[in-house]
Amino acid sequence: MEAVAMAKGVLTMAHKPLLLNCLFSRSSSITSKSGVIFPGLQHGYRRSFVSTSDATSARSGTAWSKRSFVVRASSAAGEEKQPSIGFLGLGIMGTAMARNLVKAGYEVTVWNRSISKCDALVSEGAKRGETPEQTTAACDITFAMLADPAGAMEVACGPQGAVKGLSAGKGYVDVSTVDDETAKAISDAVRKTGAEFLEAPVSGSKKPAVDGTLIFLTAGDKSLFERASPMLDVMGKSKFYLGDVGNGAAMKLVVNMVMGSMMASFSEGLLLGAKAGLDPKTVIEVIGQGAISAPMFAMKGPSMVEGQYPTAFPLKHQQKDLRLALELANKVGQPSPIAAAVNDLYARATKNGLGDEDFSAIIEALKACKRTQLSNNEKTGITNSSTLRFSES
Ligand SMILES: NC(=O)C1=CN([C@@H]2O[C@H](COP(=O)(O)OP(=O)(O)OC[C@H]3O[C@@H](n4cnc5c(N)ncnc54)[C@H](OP(=O)(O)O)[C@@H]3O)[C@@H](O)[C@H]2O)C=CC1
Ligand SMILES: O=CCCC(=O)O
Repeated sequence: MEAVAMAKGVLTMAHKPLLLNCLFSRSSSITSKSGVIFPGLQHGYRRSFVSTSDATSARSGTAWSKRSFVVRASSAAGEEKQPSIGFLGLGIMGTAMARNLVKAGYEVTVWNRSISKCDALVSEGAKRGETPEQTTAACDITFAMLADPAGAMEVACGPQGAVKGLSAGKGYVDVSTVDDETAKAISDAVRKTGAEFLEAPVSGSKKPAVDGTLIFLTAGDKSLFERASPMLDVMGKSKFYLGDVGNGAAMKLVVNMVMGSMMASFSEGLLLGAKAGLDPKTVIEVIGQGAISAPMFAMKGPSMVEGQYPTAFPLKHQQKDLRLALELANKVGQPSPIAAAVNDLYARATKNGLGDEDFSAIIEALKACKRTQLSNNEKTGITNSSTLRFSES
């Protein structure tokens, strides 16, 4: 599997003069360990420095602390033609990602099933697409950020779907979290039109989406990866190219399987600590200083202690990702009893109305649980996903 990671440059006011010099004279000067940050530059593109003070202050609070770049393709006649961008799906993630593209100066056409979600971006300069088909027909490269495999399929391949507006020369980049089979089905449909396909699910949640610091896990047509790289760099801090379609989905599901288990385990620890008479804030601090510290615990822990779950990553999506990860585990023959037990818990939480809360609300599902049934292995103290059962108290 080919894996290429490229890190986004972080530019500061102090670096500005040097930066301008580097940008316009030496294309090799901004590189990561594994390659040039702007691979398009090697293929007849030139970069322009676009002032994005609004975007920058939204991202970092300082106008000069970070900059975005728009890469413009040069036509044979020497005229600049900036690729037009479509964006399908304006939920928590899609809205923030499309907004960063608008702020970076791209011409962006947005579409969402619930039309009103387009209004804010249209007022900020985006065009509104009538349908996914009309959006892809009007744009060079279209991104899609849909809830789940069913949504991604419907938007890509349904009546008036994105595929109908595609043709040779265009690109379709699906950044939704789906399974490898869905990614491959969409890829096949897209490629039949002559267009190129890239799957590019993201690691990172609402804040990284707003800040433009997502991590893209891409696979598919390498030339589309290169063409889309300037846009990925606006929306993210790094990007991995992982080879064949399906590898991006698999990587994303591995990440989210681990994440779902970590959050459930953290919740259990907070509750155990509280029952044992410990101050949960001190538990968070102790965890934060040791080997199991995680930004997620530091970020979500304090609000979890307050019983607040402002939605960044909906719990129902975390459960979807655990389900898809388990399907992948079954397919490749990898026993995953921890993820299976945790999936049961998230499924129960979703069923009991926590689906639209942040996934950290899983602690509420644990509060409502009691172990009612122990396994035949109880005497040995060994339990696994098929023998642990939860029920409402
Ligand atoms: N939130 C997060 O932290 C992260 C989420 N993800 C993944 O990104 C994707 C989007 O997440 P997020 O933005 O949080 O989700 P939201 O629930 O906020 O948004 C989901 C989007 O999908 C659309 N949609 C759902 N079903 C359909 C359908 N059948 N046809 C057309 N549109 C549909 C919704 O349209 P409508 O508005 O009409 O309902 C909405 O635009 C998911 O796959 C998620 O797992 C990845 C990383 C982080
Ligand atoms: O998929 C949702 C969140 C993933 C992450 O924070 O890496």
